[in-house]
Amino acid sequence: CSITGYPFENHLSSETPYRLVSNKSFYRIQYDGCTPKKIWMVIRHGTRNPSISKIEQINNRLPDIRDFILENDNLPNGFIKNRDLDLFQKWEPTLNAESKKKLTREGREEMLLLAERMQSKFPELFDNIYSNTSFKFKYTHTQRTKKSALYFVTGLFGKNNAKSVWFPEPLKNDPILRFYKSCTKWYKEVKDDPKLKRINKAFEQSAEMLKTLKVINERLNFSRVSSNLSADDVFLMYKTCAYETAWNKQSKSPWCSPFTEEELKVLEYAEDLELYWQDGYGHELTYKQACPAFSDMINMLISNETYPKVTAYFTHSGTILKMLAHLGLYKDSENLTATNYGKMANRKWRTSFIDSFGSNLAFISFKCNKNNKILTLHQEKVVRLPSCPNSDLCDIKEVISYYSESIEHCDLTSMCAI
Ligand SMILES: O=C(O)[C@@H](COP(=O)(O)O)OP(=O)(O)O
Repeated sequence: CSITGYPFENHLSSETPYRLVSNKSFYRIQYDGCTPKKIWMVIRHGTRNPSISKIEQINNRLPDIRDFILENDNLPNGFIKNRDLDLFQKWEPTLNAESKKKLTREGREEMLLLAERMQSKFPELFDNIYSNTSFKFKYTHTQRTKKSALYFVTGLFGKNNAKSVWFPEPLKNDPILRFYKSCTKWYKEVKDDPKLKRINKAFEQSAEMLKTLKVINERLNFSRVSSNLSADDVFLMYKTCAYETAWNKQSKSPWCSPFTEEELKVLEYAEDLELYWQDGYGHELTYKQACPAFSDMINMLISNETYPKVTAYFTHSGTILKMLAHLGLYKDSENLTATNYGKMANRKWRTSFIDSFGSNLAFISFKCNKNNKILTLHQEKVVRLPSCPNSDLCDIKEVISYYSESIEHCDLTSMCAI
């Protein structure tokens, strides 16, 4: 996939807005001799606000950096133009603690449009009249997934009819939507393991990161003062560039201007690396534990019941990435490490593409004569499962056989016991 526009839009990692990676086609998806029967989807909520700790860092640190930039006699230069200085001049932090992680205007639009396009792609599945037998919706215990679900159903049924859609009470640790939340072993051995932090720290010490810090400090003329911008400062500027790009389609964030594509690629790699080891291929348990979600999908698609025709779950980055790795998608031949940045330049594991806000994974069952097949879409684009590398539609039997270990041995209690 390719993203047009400013080069920085290609490298915003998991804060990339969905508009930059989605398949905007409204064309119906059809295969000769085949009829779509059911769809099962997981959807990451739309663009949100940052966490409370990020909001605090933005509010406490960025005004000082902005002021330093504005007081700097050496600017404008080849990177920071007058236009960027004007934007810095006008820039103020806009968020308070209360707005943490809330779905934004962009996030609402992402969900409305995703629903409209999915309905056009599969009109046989997404009726525009709601019925609780045809549709099963569920979201996690958060404002951003709840609102995402509400805007998605508004895109399907219209504002008034959306009010009558039924949603179950969200569960704190939903065993399907956020299976990892109860996996003690995963927390101990992966998410909270100090090794994860050490990998991130090691990349901070890499030649590429040190060079990035050096050039940003030189470019902004910070190197002339004792308090250089730290790695945390530069990451904060990068994240703010990402969020503000996601929130505002029209205007450029001043926080993007200090970076060229070269530095953005390095910062993007830092996040890809972290998420690879936290939510991806780094540890077998991380993706093995996605089996409840995978089985839920298979069971829905192979069930003899005609309804529900649509299952849509609104969830998080952690679920999408673990599901992708469970399926064997976007798998590189080598692990991402703190020392192989250069070698991994053409990696498949790029969170800017695979884990944007609004990321979604859909499985559609088709009846083709007497055969049952599955089509897989990621970001509304066809992806081929490793079970059928040569065709879009994969026989359900092939899928079941390829992923038999996941289907037959999905015991989270023993998998996650310490
Ligand atoms: O909730 C968050 O802070 C992150 C991580 O969630 P988990 O992976 O821990 O569920 O997900 P996001 O909401 O950005 O999709």
